[in-house]
Amino acid sequence: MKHGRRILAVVPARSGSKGIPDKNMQQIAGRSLIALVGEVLNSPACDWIDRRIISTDSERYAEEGKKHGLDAPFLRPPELSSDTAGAVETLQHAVTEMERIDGVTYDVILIVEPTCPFRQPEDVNGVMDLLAATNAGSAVTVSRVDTKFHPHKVLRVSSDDVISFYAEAGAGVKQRQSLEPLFYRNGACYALTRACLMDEQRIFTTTTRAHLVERLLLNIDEPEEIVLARYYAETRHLPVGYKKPSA
Ligand SMILES: CC(=O)N[C@H]1[C@H]([C@H](O)[C@H](O)CO)O[C@](O)(C(=O)O)C[C@@H]1O
Repeated sequence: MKHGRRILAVVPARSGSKGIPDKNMQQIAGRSLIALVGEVLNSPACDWIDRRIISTDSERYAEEGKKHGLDAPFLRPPELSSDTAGAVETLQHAVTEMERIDGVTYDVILIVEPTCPFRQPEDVNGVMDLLAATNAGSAVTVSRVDTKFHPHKVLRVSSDDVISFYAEAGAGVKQRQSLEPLFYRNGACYALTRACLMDEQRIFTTTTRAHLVERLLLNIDEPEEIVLARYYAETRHLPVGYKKPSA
């Protein structure tokens, strides 16, 4: 419990990822992405989470989750494990199953995807505290958009290679320093009230708050990002997962 609310953390980890085969089992700093998220959710700073589960269609992923403190009370059905399955449906399924199994109602659902290996317990706490303090429908961790990818710098390329600005305002940009700061969701953590997920059936609402993370985080989609994550872990000694301090 935190802020008087009962909390369910869901780690969505379907198998069958196309971009990176077996993505969620890829190793960074000697542990799988599933292990890393399990470590963070079981860290002392996150001991307020009432239930930590992995939602997967794979027995092997379920076993890996269990080894790292994530329960796997059900396997996700195939229709919720395809490329086209949406996050909302998958999470609603997890909540329905867990409330049936546990016989309780969860007030807040945390979405903690394995694809963010540099996530730390403070990110999960930050998003949960913000949700409670603002009474928002949801709160989401974000990072700053690199100005190279700012919408006013982004181009369209037509089939005959002609360039146009994606946004009309792009034609007027003089220096990147003058661009409006923008943000993207970095995948470290989402916190949703039950009403937001189950009644409004969405992750973003008009009250959604942003918890800004200024540290370097990666959100792994492409094979190169696995290589990059290993490189950052080794050369920049970024904290990866959570390791108990040795006595
Ligand atoms: C909760 C949620 O919306 N998850 C979605 C994530 C996040 O948007 C991304 O990891 C940044 O957090 O992106 C996907 O993996 C994707 O685009 O393939 C789909 C997935 O449903």
